[in-house]
Amino acid sequence: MSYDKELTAAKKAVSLAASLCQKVQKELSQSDVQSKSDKSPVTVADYGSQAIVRFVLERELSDEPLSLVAEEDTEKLRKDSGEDALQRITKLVNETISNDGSYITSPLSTEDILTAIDSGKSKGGSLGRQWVLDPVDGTKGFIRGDQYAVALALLDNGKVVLGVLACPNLPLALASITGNAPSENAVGCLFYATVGSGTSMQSLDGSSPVKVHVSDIGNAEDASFFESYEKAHSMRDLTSSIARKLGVKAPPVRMDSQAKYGALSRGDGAIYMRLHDKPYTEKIWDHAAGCIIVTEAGGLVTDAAGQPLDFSKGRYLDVVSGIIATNEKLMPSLLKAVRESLEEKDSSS
Ligand SMILES: Nc1ncnc2c1ncn2[C@@H]1O[C@H](COP(=O)(O)OS(=O)(=O)O)[C@@H](OP(=O)(O)O)[C@H]1O
Ligand SMILES: [Mg+2]
Ligand SMILES: [Mg+2]
Ligand SMILES: [Mg+2]
Repeated sequence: MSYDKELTAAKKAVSLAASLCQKVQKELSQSDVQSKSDKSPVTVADYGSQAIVRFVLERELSDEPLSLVAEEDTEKLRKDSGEDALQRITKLVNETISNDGSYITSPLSTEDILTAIDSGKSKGGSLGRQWVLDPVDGTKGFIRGDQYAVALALLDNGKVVLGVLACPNLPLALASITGNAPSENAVGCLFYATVGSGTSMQSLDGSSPVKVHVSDIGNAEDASFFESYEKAHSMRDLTSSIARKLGVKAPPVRMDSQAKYGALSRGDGAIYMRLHDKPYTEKIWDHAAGCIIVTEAGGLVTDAAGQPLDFSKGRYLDVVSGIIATNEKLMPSLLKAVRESLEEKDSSS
């Protein structure tokens, strides 16, 4: 099964969404940020990105039914207090489409934008094709001016078959990735993978892609590990105890969003740990794209008990104690260290 057409559509959708996000991040004002009912932040970029991804997928894949599982909904935007934000989102989406120039369309109305955002309500599951979108992953990082990602994946009968991840603030770093070597400060990466075809990375402004691979380090002493920037999203006492057991010498690299999966896929570090304290239900859009980008680059992504992630259960992931990712050589010792540290924690509480 080839997913060429879907990949072209997904790369286009995510690239346009990323350019909308970059524009917003540059000139972010307080009125661009709202708080959701779970107290987590959402910005006009999260909404605009979701609307534009839907718009591009519909245009590019007009002969396919589109089922979309996406993070944002329009509850806040439909209230009187959301009117200014809705106007701003509509303007941003129309400007982004018209600056790109690929699509001839009369300007989208506020109602078109609400409909596009609300199209992300699919329940997911194991039947047929489901697109999975995190329009801005790492919204807190986005607001802080740090790392964030636009993450889009495709499920086919419950399995992730395609993933595209834009990381607008991630350094291109691998100086060899473009024919014309980017300057050391150049940022903006687009990672993508389809099942069985490996993972590629190119610059967001359109260099030729290169294949990327996870680190082949087999000795954890030489490895470094990624974890969330936000303290509340992973248990740091546990990750540091695991790192100690493994003999990892380097300090943790803390980064927002699925940019961690992108960085892992090209071997910037060798391990990613995300371990939960309180019960926390992971969402499929926080991991689907990142997961295939790492596995197609030769890595493994599992829950803390070593089970592969199951994206076929609906909008949520049923994971035990958290998520870990690394290469094949390090996985057995990582799993052992995770198990021992979890047991020690349980026996001391
Ligand atoms: N308590 C808790 N535990 C674990 N994860 C949580 C928690 N709360 C939120 N989230 C989700 O984390 C997403 C951000 O990803 P990261 O943790 O990798 O980045 S960050 O360091 O927090 O910025 C973030 O995604 P976005 O909402 O898209 O930003 C959330 O879905
Ligand atoms: Mg997210
Ligand atoms: Mg998000
Ligand atoms: Mg969010």
